[in-house]
Amino acid sequence: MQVRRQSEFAEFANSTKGYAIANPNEPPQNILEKIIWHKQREVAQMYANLPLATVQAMAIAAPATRDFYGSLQNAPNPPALIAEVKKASPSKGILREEFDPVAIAQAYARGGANCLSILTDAQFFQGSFANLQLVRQAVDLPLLCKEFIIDPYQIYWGRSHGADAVLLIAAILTDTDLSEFQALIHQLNMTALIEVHTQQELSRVLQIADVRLIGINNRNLENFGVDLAQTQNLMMSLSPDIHQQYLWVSESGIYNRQDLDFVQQCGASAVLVGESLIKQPNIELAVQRLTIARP
Ligand SMILES: O=P(O)(O)OC[C@@H](O)[C@@H](O)c1c[nH]c2ccccc12
Repeated sequence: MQVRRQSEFAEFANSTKGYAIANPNEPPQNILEKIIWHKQREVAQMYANLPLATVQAMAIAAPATRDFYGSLQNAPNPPALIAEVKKASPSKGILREEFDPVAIAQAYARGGANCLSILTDAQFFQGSFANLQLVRQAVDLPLLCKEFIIDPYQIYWGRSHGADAVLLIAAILTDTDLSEFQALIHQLNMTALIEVHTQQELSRVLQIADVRLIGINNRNLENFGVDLAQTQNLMMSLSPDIHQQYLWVSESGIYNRQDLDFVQQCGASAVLVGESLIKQPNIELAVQRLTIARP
């Protein structure tokens, strides 16, 4: 795949489809547009801080990846749990005052999470790549870099900080970018989790070659409302044949065992949970309560 040169970045910034801003001179409208508006500037700054070639070399020299996809697929008690290290969100503000990413990740691991998701966006989620790196050193579970990826630079950056998987959000990427970014993620021996939140995005993603892991976000990205019927509606539209060609993750708004059972019955093999776990005083216990098989 071809890596974008820095000089091409401005052009790319304008070409991002979906909810990215068509006219960069117009102020962003909804929250996703705001995030992308900031992200475009952040990525331009990243190119200026450290050349892409350096980051590529760092990514290639990073310790070997852990098998994110395999950990989900082979989880002993499905649905597999991806537990999210998430300090804040644009809709809810600070989720947990006392926030030690390593202690939280360790509690998730002790409780029985199969993989972890580490928010790296600083501006809206108060995450960081430093958190990703710290957690990588402290726990053995495979890690998802939870970022608004709009440029290959971020994928190399994530790998060099210990990512084993990278999120790609269909709403903010063209089909070509989805396909090229996924190819780069695979080339770096990582898992790509492709996130959709509408029927239209799902149809697009099903046309892309080599996709293995699809996340259905129950959160509406324009207004951040959550509805598990999202998973139900999108999964009901699938033929059994298509369903079994992919591994399905239900993301967001999962609060208890009933929610977990519901999305599993809809056909999800894994869940991505942040808020409901992170808000609990005893995170290890919260994971056990959420995942423990019912009698
Ligand atoms: O905290 P929740 O409702 O359990 O959701 C976790 C996760 O699904 C959510 O943080 C998320 C899903 N897709 C995203 C994309 C970017 C940032 C965050 C997200």
